[in-house]
Amino acid sequence: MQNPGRSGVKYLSQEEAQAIDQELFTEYKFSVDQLMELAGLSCATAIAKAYPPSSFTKSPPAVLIVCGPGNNGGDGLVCARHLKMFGYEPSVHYPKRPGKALFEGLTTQCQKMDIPFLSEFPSEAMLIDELYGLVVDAIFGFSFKGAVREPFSSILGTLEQVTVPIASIDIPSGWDVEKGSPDGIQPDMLVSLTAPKKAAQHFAGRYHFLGGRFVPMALQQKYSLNLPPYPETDCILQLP
Ligand SMILES: NC(=O)C1=CN([C@@H]2O[C@H](COP(=O)(O)OP(=O)(O)OC[C@H]3O[C@@H](n4cnc5c(N)ncnc54)[C@H](O)[C@@H]3O)[C@@H](O)[C@H]2O)[C@@H](O)CC1
Ligand SMILES: [K+]
Repeated sequence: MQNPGRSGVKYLSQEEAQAIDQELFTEYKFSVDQLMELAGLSCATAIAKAYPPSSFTKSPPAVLIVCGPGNNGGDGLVCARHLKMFGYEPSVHYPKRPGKALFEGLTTQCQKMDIPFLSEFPSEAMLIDELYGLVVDAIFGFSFKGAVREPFSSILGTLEQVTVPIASIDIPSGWDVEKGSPDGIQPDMLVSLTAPKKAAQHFAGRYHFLGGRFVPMALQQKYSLNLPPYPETDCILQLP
């Protein structure tokens, strides 16, 4: 069933998001690292558009990226690497690391680019506000379910209090993927990958981007995604 958002684009249920994801891998034969690279690059590009280094009050433009245990966290690692290439100074907190070659590789790439990994998460929101001009939330994506478990519940509790902008990858972490969360973090930016999820209808921040320009037309049509056309060769587009 079609559920058009403000721009006519379809907002996906959790089940639809997971089905499209599976189809990309099983039917269309993409590999996870291919799509993760494009997803993470889209996020870094959207960030560079909305928060160019010149808009930061401090130089170098320091960004804190918090990565979760699944593929959303992997997008965060890719995003960190591209942000560094774009002239930002990213630091990563990655407390729960899956023991898989993909994530180990992405971690090593960041480390070899002198991106620091913080072993402790700053306990005070004030400290984050002092040290960073932006936080990237790459904790949970469309597979999140239930009550947030530690250490991420404490981390999200702190992020609820920061005053610097938060840019969320795919879903604001801690939000129900379909219903959102009025008491949760309130990001200033959301980068929806593939297509927005239903929770995005509750997003009240300034910047909503669509990224992940990799969905073949036949798959877009099968799920009636109704995606607006990306401009020229851009990998992102801003939604109203
Ligand atoms: N299909 C797509 O379009 C693509 C999706 N990608 C990314 O992949 C994400 C989905 O990745 P995954 O399916 O790996 O899942 P997520 O990254 O959404 O999270 C799953 C992880 O979170 C944990 N978790 C779930 N609920 C929790 C809770 N209540 N408390 C604590 N931990 C919890 C799970 O144990 C699992 O380790 C998307 O949101 C997107 O960011 C991209 O990497 C590539 C392309
Ligand atoms: K997220």
